[in-house]
Amino acid sequence: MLGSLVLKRTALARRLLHQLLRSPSLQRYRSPSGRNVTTEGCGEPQWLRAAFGGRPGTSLALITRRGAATGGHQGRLLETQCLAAAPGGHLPSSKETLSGHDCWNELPNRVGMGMWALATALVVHCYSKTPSSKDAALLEAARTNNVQEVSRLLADGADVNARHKLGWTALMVAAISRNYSVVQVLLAAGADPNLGDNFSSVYKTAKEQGIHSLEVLVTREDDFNNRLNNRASFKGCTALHYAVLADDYQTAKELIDGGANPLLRNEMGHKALDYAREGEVMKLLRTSEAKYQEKQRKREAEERRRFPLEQRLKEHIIGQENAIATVGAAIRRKENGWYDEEHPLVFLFLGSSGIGKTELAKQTAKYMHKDAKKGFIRLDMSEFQERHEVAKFIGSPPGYVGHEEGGQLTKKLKQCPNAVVLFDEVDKAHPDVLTIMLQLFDEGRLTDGKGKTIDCKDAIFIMTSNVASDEIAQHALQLRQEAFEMSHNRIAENLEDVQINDKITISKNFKEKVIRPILKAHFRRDEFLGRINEIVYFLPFCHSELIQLVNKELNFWAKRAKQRHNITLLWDREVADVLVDGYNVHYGARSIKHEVERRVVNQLAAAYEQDLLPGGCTLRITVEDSDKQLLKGPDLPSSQTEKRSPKLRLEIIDEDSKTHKLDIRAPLHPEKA
Ligand SMILES: Nc1ncnc2c1ncn2[C@@H]1O[C@H](COP(=O)(O)OP(=O)(O)OP(=O)(O)O)[C@@H](O)[C@H]1O
Repeated sequence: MLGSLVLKRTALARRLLHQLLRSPSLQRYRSPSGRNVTTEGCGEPQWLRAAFGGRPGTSLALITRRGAATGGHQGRLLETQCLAAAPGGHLPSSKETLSGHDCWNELPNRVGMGMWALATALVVHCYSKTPSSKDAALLEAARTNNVQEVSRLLADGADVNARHKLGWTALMVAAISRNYSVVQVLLAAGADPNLGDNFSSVYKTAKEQGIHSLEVLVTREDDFNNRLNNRASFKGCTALHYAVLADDYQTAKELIDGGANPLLRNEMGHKALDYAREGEVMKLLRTSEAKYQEKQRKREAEERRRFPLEQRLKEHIIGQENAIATVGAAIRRKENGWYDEEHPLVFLFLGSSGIGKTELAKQTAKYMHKDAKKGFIRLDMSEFQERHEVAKFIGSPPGYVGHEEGGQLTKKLKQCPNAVVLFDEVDKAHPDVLTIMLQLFDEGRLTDGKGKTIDCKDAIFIMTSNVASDEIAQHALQLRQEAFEMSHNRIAENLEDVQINDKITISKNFKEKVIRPILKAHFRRDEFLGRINEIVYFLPFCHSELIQLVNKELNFWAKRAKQRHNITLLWDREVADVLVDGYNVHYGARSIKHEVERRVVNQLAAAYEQDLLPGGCTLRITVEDSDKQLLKGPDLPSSQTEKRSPKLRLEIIDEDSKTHKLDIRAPLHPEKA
């Protein structure tokens, strides 16, 4: 009777409980050196486990511990601890064993009749109350297998995917409680079977949410399930993980038929199958995993056909068409099984700074691994310039400092052996590090300091280097100049050829005669260069690409202005032409970012500080009228332009479309400085 009463917990009960948990006398009992009273079969005094204050000078908390039950074992009460203390925090250390009934009889004596009455009243109060909101009621109905109530609440507008404040959903509760009829109803109402639990372990969740761990423990056991190990982490577990933990074939099948992805892993990296016991649930998961993989493969192939990698990359990267095409083609070969399975893909990205090398590697990782952080590993090779730093790379051998920590590369590769790995500034690495990389590229595996081998034939390795960047930039500018002159001549005859200057390709001759010898002199080993599948060249930006970069940057600030200050930011076409002048071939796109910050964002900030920007206003960036004649033609090389750059100013556009120049006072006006 008491058990069933206690199950009906309410928000008020929780609040009372919370107060009790906060009582100063109780805080002292977190010490494990309290008096232990081991009990057997004393029923389920669930509310009592939470907390007790005692008679004056003595307090007592009763905590139950359950057996670990991650494999769907029947939960078993293992131990009940009574922790008692005398005033001043003295904790007696004697240990005694009471039977369940003795424990119940003994408790009122120990805690005082006042507290006993309060606790009993709390239970009765719990019984008379219902959950406070529809969503909470849905979670409770899912737990108690009340199919009718679940349907009623859903029809009444309860959110089928609502989460308990500690992180789980109704579908997860129903799954762990083996309530497959509720699972059916929830799925039919649109419950997402692939949501992961936000609850980690009792202690972590308590810390994250700033709640007492006892309250978390009680809530998890009462509102979710009391058979699970409260020390284990459940973050990312889906309803299917829980159905498998409960060893419930019917619920697992229901979830898989309802769209649950059996390949999803929780934060510990485990799939549902990893928790399955030998038997029909395991068989079900094995077959559904295979089917799901096949379906996923077909879906991804279809998606790739509809929205090719190159197109995705171009959404984020301006220009660098040859680089995008080279990487896109290599990845297409790999994805469609037209590649050498014994070796990983290895690229060397060459070109000057701020030109998109890292960005292309990042976007490739995003494409291959969606948004998974683990799918992109980045190592700055300038940190591995000394011989002894090899240990940092793959881990120190036994007996050496840092052996336990493992290596920066090996640790991350272990977590995701098919990651996209970026070795930034590879030319700075010590030759011994290069030797290890060669082994990695050659054999597709790596042995760490602990002697463990990591197989990474499916990884993609990208090295970047600024070696020969001046030669490449120089060559590209020369090609562009030639193309410009050619197209200029043709414009007179045929307007369709205007775009020709945007498309230049580094010649094979230049690669062989100029670049290869530089690389060879630098890396000093043919076999290292021989293992690179593709050397990818990144070229300086042409004028039209620079205009795109400027607009991208201005759009970024316009979005910020809207979000942060409700200001609409517009700009004239000539503004981009002016800002392009800030391009420095040695700093690439970074120089454009800085130019926009220096010439536009500084003015915006100064105007804002001088209170010249009313909320909700529209601003336009424009070129000073008197300076407009300084503007160059869009495709004219910078050598032929005037030295002084035209000034930019801000105008405010009022409601009747009239513009007023903003009078930003010096020295805060950057363009006046
Ligand atoms: N082609 C591009 N298109 C769009 N943005 C770019 C491009 N190139 C660089 N950027 C931007 O410039 C910044 C620097 O780019 P990135 O890190 O890719 O440079 P990098 O070529 O790797 O240079 P470094 O060798 O100095 O690291 C990033 O914010 C990136 O978004």
